Amino acid sequence: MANATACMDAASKSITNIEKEIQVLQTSIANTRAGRGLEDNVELKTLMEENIKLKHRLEILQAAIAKEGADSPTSSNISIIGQLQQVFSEAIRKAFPGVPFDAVITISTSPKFGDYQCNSAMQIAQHLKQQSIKSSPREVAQKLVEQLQSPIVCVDKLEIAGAGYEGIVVPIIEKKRVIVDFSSPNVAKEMHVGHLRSTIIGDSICRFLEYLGHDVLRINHIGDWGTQFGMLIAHLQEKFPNFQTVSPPISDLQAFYKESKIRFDSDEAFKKRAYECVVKLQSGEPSYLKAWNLICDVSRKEFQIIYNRLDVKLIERGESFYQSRMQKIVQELKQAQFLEEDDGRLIMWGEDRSGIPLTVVKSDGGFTYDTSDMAAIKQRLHEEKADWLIYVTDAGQATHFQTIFSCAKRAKILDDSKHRVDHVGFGVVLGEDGKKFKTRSGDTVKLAELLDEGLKRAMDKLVQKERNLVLTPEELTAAQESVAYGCIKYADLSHNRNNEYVFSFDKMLEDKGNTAVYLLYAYTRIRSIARNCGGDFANNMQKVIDSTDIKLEHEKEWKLAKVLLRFTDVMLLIMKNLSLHHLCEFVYEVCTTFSEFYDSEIIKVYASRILLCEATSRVLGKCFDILGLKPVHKI
Ligand SMILES: NC(=[NH2+])NCCC[C@H](N)C(=O)O
Repeated sequence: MANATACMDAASKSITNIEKEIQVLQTSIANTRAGRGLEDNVELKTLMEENIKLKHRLEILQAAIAKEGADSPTSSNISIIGQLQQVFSEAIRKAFPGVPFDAVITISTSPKFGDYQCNSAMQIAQHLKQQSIKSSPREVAQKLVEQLQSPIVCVDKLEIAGAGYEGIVVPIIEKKRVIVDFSSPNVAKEMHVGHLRSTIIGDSICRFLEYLGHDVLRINHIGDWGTQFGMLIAHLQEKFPNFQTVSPPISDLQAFYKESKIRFDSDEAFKKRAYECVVKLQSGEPSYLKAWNLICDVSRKEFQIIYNRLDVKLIERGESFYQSRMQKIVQELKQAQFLEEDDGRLIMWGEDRSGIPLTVVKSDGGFTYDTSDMAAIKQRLHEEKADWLIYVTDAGQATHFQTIFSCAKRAKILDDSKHRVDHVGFGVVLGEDGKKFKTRSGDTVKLAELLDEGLKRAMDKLVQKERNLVLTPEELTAAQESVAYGCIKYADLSHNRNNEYVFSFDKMLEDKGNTAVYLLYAYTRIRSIARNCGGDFANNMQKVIDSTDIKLEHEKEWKLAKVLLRFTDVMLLIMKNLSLHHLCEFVYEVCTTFSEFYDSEIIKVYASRILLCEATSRVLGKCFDILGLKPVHKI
């Protein structure tokens, strides 16, 4: 790459050629458009209508891409976009000293425009026009290209194409203290597939941020402090009066919850006692705290089994942690006159008084989910001194968090110029019938059972592929877990998280297409290439790396190298939108491009090529880490 040159002569020749070609094409398009020779063709008509719609969608997409590119960071030396931005921005400064903005570089929308494009010519031309200097975008582009005469690292060829886009450039990120609030199930209620999504997405976001070197605090904001504890404790006292000395058999906590709810709804005296229990618990009476702890422990153990199986690490800091802080923040908000009375409740509006206000204090004086999130946001920004807060929950809670953010701004807890806050929402999980994910009998699916089924299906798949005949029992179990948990995580992460997604073991266990199974196989194959070459390749790769230059000769080698080099830009994109499906798309592209390279008729194998395999496997290895996939040695 380093000794590549900018072939300007070739560029202008090919521009002339392309222009000629365009003319020929335009004439034939004009003929076709006018319907000459194709009169009364119904199919053509439909296609033309379709085309108009597609064009419109393309415009929308291009605008979105231009926006993405516009925000791309500039100063990374591994980012191709970053490097090109620097070089092109330099050219802008030289060719147009008065122009106050940097270059905008994006990945090309079409291979015929090369690999990357600079979209600034139009914007510069417009700027010049405002200064009463007449210059067409093409002339601007020509001047820029003149500035770029000497060889540029990573540029093989420069060409001027049609109209470009506009945008502004934002500088690169620095190390941040980030708090990620994810998983966050509720005590005594079941941990459902929504919590599974939050767990998978949240864990992967943490892994991603940790990989980038951020200081990440993983918080499990468990629902452990609601009014439901009143009835749970009242029921516990009633059913197991000696719970303080003999531990009560409440392992089926959901059943226990249901029982207590029935009592609560049908028995006024019980209801009254339940309310008294909440008050006693919240004032910290020891025997009530003990009962509460017993109940929380049952859930805690259940949750932990799931986290261990999925290899997810979290710090438990539930709603109860904020009890004293809730009292404090309510006082502060009252004093600053942010709270308004409404039907006995105390409410708080966000900055523009639109939407729904928070209920900070209920009419009975109790606190709510809103109160705990106001206390939590303050604790996280002011005590933990976080720069960036991320909340991972279902999209249904988007309004809740927008209001929390807005109220926090109003109360000067959150400062947009210092802090970044994101609600990372996700769509609901559907069953294969397109309805809400349920068991055949219509119950909610228990997570432990879902993971068990994953294990069973993964084993069926491995046996179907006769891997049980090749692998040792230990290797087979390792492969089974890798496939089962990998496919559940990957199926979730590879979909745009904003959309609902259909949970289908059959689909996620397919070994073709963008699935964990395909990727795990591909990765194991790539890893074995160097090993099978023996010698230093198998035993001292570092030595090979230190003594070999990667030479890219074959077209497929170039293609693979260019895909690999996009890694940084993919990471920077995820930094902005926290959408991991971009990484999944990238990983899939790496694997398919690798297959093209590996299966093409490159017969000669030498060090440089093995290094390209090594680079591929290292990039993939990093991506798998981030996605929480655990590749195995043998599969
Ligand atoms: N800070 C927060 N509100 N975090 C999310 C909590 C999620 C909540 N426990 C639920 O199950 O929906």
